[in-house]
Amino acid sequence: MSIAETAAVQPPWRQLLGYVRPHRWTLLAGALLSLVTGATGLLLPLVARGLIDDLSHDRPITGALVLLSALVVSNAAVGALGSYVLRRTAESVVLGARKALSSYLLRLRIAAVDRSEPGDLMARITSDTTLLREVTTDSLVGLGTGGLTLVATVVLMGVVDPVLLGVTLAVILVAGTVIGVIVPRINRASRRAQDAVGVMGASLERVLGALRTVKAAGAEDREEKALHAAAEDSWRQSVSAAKWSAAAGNTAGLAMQTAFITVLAVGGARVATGAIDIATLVAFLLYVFYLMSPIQQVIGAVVQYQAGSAALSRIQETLLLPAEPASGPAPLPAATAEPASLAFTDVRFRYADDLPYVHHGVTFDVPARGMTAFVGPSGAGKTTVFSLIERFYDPDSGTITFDGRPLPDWELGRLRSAIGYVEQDAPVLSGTLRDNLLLGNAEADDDTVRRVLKTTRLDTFVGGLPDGLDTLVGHRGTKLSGGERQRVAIARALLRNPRLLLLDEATSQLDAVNEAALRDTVTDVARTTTVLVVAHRLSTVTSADRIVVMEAGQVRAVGTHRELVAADPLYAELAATQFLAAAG
Ligand SMILES: Nc1ncnc2c1ncn2[C@@H]1O[C@H](COP(=O)(O)OP(=O)(O)OP(=O)(O)O)[C@@H](O)[C@H]1O
Repeated sequence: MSIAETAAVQPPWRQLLGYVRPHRWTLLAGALLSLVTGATGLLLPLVARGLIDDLSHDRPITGALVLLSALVVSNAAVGALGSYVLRRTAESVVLGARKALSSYLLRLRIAAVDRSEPGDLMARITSDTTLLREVTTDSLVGLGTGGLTLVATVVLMGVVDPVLLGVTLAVILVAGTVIGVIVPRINRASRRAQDAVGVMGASLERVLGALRTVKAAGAEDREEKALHAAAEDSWRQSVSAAKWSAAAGNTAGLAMQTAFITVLAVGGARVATGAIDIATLVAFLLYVFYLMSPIQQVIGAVVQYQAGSAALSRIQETLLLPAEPASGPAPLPAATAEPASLAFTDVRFRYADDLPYVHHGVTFDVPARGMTAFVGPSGAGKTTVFSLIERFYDPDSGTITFDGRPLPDWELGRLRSAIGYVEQDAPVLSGTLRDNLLLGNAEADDDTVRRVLKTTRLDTFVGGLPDGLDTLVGHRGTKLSGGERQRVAIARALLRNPRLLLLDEATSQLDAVNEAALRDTVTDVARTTTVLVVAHRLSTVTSADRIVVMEAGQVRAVGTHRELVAADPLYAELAATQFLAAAG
C-alpha cells in the first residue's frame, strides 16, 4: 500500500512515522551524530573541573588543555556532519510527502476537485509539506537526542550534587506546566495560519487564472484588496502562532535563567557551609548551562510538532478526498483502433447530493462508426454526457456501455486510452507545441504527427514558426489564437488514435475556411472511428449521421437533420435560430 493510501486513516504522528520510515537509518545516523556531539559536550565540564583542580593544586595543565581543545574541535566537526545528515534526511521526507501528494492529486476524482480550491491544494503540496522538514529534524530528532541528552545531563548533575539537582528540577517543573498550557494554542494558531496560506493560494490562483478578465474588467483594485486581505489574515494567524511559540521558548529561557541564579545562590550557600567545593559548584553551573540546549531542543520539538501536526492534518484531509482506483500506467493507444459502440440506458445523474439532477433518465444508442451530434439548449446536459463517458463522474443510476461492456467493467486507464476528448474550451498546457500534441501518445512518430498536423490544418502554421513544434505556447496556450488552440486540441485527440472521439464543439473561434476543413476532417475520422460531437454549428449537424436532441436532462428526439426539422419543433427552432453559420 502506498503512503497515500495508509495515511488517510492515521493520526498525525503515525502519518509522520510513515513518511519518515523509508529514511529511518539515515535519520538514526544523524541522530547518533547529534548525540555524540551532545555527549562530547557533556564531557567538557568534567575536563574543565579537572583543569581548575590542576590549576589550584599547581599541577601541569597541558594534558587537560590538549584534551579540552580536541574535544571542542571534534565536537564542532561531528556536530556539522550530524546537522547536514539530518537536514538532508528531512528534505528527503519532504520530497517523499510531495511525491505521494502529487501522485494522489493526479488520481483525485473530478468531483473532489470540483469541491476544492486548486490554490489551496497547491499550498498543501508546497507549504504544508515544507513544515515536515522542521517536524522531522526538530521534533523527532530533537525529542530523541534532546531527551537522551537531558536524561544524561540530569544523571550527571545528580552525581555532582543531588541537592542542587532538586533545586533545578523544581524550577523546570514550574516552567513545564506553563508550557503545557501554551502548547494547544500553538497547534490551533498553526492550523489557522496554514489554512490562511491555503486561502491566499486560492485567491492568487483565482486572479492569475483570469488576469486578462480582471484587467479588462478594471477590477485590479478590488482584487488587490481581496489579495491583501488574504495576505493579512495569513500574517495575523502566523503572528499569533509566533506569539505562543515565543511564549513557550521564552518560558524555557526564563526557567533556565531562574535555575542558574537559584543554583548560584543555593550553591554559593553550600560552598560557604563547606557542603561542596567551588569546583563542584562550577561544574554544576556548567551543567545547568548545558541543560539549556536539550531543554530548548525538547521544547522546540513539542512546538514544532504542533505546527507540523496542523500541516499533517491538512495533508491528511487531502489524502481523504476520494480518488480514482489506482491502475497501472495507461496503455499506449493502439496503432489501429476498431470503432466502439456506446449506449446510455436510463441514466440519472447529479453533480452532488445537494444539487438538482442534470440527467433524468437519458437513453440513446450510438453504433460503431459514424458521427452523432448532440444538440439542445444551453444547460440541457450535453457536455455532462461526455464527462460520464470519460468516467469523470459516475451516474447515480442507469448504465453506460462502451463496446457492449458497462463502464465500471473497464479498467479506467484502458477505457480512457480508447477515447479522444476535445473539450469545449480546448485547453492547451504550458510547454511546447510538441508537449501538447504528444500528451496523450508520447510514442507517436514524426510521420504520424506530420499527418495529423496536415489533417487539422496546422501544418502551415507550425511550418511558419521559427521553432516549429518546439515553440513555447505560454501559460494555457495564451500565445496561440483560439482557433489554433482548438486545432491543437483536436490534433492531440487524433494522435491517440481513438476508438471513440468526443468533440465538444467551440461556439466560436474557427473561420469559415478552417471550419469547413475541420468538418471534412471530422467526417473523415467518422468513417473509421465513432465520433460524438456536442454541436453548435449547422454545418456540423447537417453532416452528422444522426442527431440526438437533448432538453432538460432528457433525450427528446433522435434522427437526421432532415427528419428532425420536420418532426421536432425544438430542433427546428434551434436550426433556425441558434446554430452558428449557414448550412454547409
Ligand atoms: N462540475 C459541475 N458541477 C455542478 N454542476 C454542473 C457542473 N457542470 C455542469 N453543471 C450543471 O449541469 C447542467 C448541465 O451542464 P452541461 O455542461 O452538461 O450542459 P450543456 O448542455 O453542455 O450546456 P452548453 O451547451 O451551455 O455547454 C448545467 O445546469 C450546469 O450548471
